[in-house]
Amino acid sequence: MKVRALEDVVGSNREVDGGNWISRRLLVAEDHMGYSVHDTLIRAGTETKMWYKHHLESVYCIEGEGEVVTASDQRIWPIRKNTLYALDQHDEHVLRAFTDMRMVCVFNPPLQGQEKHDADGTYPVDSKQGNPPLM
Ligand SMILES: CC(=O)NCC[C@H](N)C(=O)O
Repeated sequence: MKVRALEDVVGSNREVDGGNWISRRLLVAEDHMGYSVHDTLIRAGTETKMWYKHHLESVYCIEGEGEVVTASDQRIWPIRKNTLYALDQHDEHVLRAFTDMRMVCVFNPPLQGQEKHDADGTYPVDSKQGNPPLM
């Protein structure tokens, strides 16, 4: 069994600052769980474009308030404490944070641990694991 505390990750190479967010990666690919788990802080007033073409992500908001706009239909999804959103279609989206937000993020396949977004808001595919199927 593994036990990880947030303090184990803060200040290590598993704490990644993406500018609008800071992601503390509690479980990553080398933990061999089949997914990664992150405790992610989103900075108030930011707007972040993301498009996880190679990953499925679920995001559970445990603090704060904001909204997600899905690019395909321009639908606005209010997100606040105790709300989860699942990007089950690899949905291109924008996250607007009205306050500081704290999210628990799960990625399949797992991140290696140091990834930052490219210009599309995408993380690279992990060549060792391949892509999850498009549903
Ligand atoms: C909510 C969200 O997707 N934020 C961007 C960072 C990402 N979730 C991560 O933890 O790497």
